[in-house]
Amino acid sequence: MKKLQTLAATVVFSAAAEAMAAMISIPQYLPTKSFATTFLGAIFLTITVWSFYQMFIYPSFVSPLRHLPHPKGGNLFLGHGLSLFKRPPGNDFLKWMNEIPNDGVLMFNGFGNQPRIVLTNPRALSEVLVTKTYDFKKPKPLRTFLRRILGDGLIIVEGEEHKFQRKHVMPVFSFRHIKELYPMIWKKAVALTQGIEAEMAEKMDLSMGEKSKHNVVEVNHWANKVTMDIIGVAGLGREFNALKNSDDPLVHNYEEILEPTTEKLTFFAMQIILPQFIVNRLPWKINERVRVITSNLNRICGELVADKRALIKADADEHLDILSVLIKSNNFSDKQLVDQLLTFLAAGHETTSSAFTWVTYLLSTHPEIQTRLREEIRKHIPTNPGPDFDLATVLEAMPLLNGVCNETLRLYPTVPITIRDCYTDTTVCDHYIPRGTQVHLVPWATNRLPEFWGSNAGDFVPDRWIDKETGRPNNTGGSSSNYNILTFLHGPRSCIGEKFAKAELRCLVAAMVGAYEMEYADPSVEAIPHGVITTKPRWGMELRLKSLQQW
Ligand code: HEM
Repeated sequence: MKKLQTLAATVVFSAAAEAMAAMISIPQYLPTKSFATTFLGAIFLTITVWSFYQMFIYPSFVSPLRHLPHPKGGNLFLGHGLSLFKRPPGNDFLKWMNEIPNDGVLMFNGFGNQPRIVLTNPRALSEVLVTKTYDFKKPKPLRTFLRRILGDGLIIVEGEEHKFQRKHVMPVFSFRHIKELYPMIWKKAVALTQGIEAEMAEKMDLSMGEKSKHNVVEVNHWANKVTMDIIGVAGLGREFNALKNSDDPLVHNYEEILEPTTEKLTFFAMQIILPQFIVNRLPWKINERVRVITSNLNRICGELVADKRALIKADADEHLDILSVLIKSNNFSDKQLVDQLLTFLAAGHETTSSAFTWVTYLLSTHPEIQTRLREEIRKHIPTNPGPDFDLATVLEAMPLLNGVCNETLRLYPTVPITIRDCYTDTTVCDHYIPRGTQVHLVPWATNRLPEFWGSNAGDFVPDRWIDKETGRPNNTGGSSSNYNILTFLHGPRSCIGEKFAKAELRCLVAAMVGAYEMEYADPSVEAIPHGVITTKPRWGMELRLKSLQQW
């Protein structure tokens, strides 16, 4: 907004000066003697010249980024800006990274031909994500918009505030704490299989003879429910019962705001591209709906914080969930606690739900791997593991289970593209990068680059995550650098919930594959990743399931 005001003021002053100069020095050539008309003409001329300079002169002849390797072509006015919105997201970037020789930094023209950069190798990524992380921030329009939904939690804040929050939230995601959560997550994973079984039984009753489709289940919808239930207990110590179709208002509000309808996706994209004071004033029903939902979420989370404080005071709480740990640390005000809660509820369920959905897709389309995984699961985990069974240790050591989860996270990163704005003049891989440059990190492309992952980079090969000599899981997938996979990013702004998400994924996949044989229901429907910031399959994930005997 401030940038826009400064620009408008500059245009007005320049136009006034031009109009005055023209009226004094060349009055005979002006079509009018009126200052107002001359001034309006000067405004039009200034905007035209300025736009022409920005779109055609600056990118090609002035920008210090113009010498960087870049893709050819692009739209005359939009550059390669539309590449950001193509599906699957990140495919154009993959093509450029693959085909254009570079030493870590590529340039492309975004909307209005504005020069942007893409980071392509571990050195560039480590500079931006680790060494100079606080010089690069999430773009302001994105933060302003997300703040409405997430508050000033860990995802939104920058600089010192971020360092403070990260330090005090970190203990909640320690290895020890995650290990304690495994039995609860497993219980929810089993409840997921029971919920699906109940849906199939109900459809069988209703279909009365026409039984061919009773066992086709849309899995993404179930995945959202189970991950919401898990984050409910882990985040708040609260049973949402989403798997049992609860009427919890928090669940309903999140379901509504996160459901990616075309209207909502357009609205979200416009929030990021256009100035928000314009989008927020449009007579569009969705504006009001978003206002109502975000105010509901804030109110409900405020009540949850107050309830939890009362429970802790009365010593009637087990104090294991994220909110309890944060309250007890005494580092956060009530407003900050509400913001953290909004952040964890939103960041902590759709992401994992999408990853789990892609695992089911890849296993359905690779039946031989599904069968091998089932054998591994049945060999290592009893049908009903008792309280003494060390789920965390067993699940984390299962080679194929970990291979399948890691390989899915590589091929289908939930956040396929993320963006930073450069807040100071700096360098990346010794290239000068001026302040204001937009930097693209593209997990979708990095994770699939043949240079890092070999000629089968685009294939589903869980075995690359298994050490050939020891047969144990490895953490690199055979790739030479950690930075060759960007699903959770790296450094101080990496995903704080990575270990938690992986624990969830292991439990959900083990329970699901143990209970069902899965087949992709309609191969004529292409499974396309879809969404604005996080992605899930565009048409959901319909699978044909066959219930298996308990083992
Ligand atoms: C498969 C599951 C998940 C994936 C792929 C994922 C991915 C990511 C990515 C890429 C970022 C960085 C975004 C950016 O800065 O542009 C991020 C940040 C974050 N994630 Fe996750 N996430 C997952 C699950 C979770 C879970 C389960 C939680 C919490 C329970 C969580 C909480 C967060 C938070 C709080 C941040 C902000 C961290 C910071 O800036 O310090 N995520 N996640």
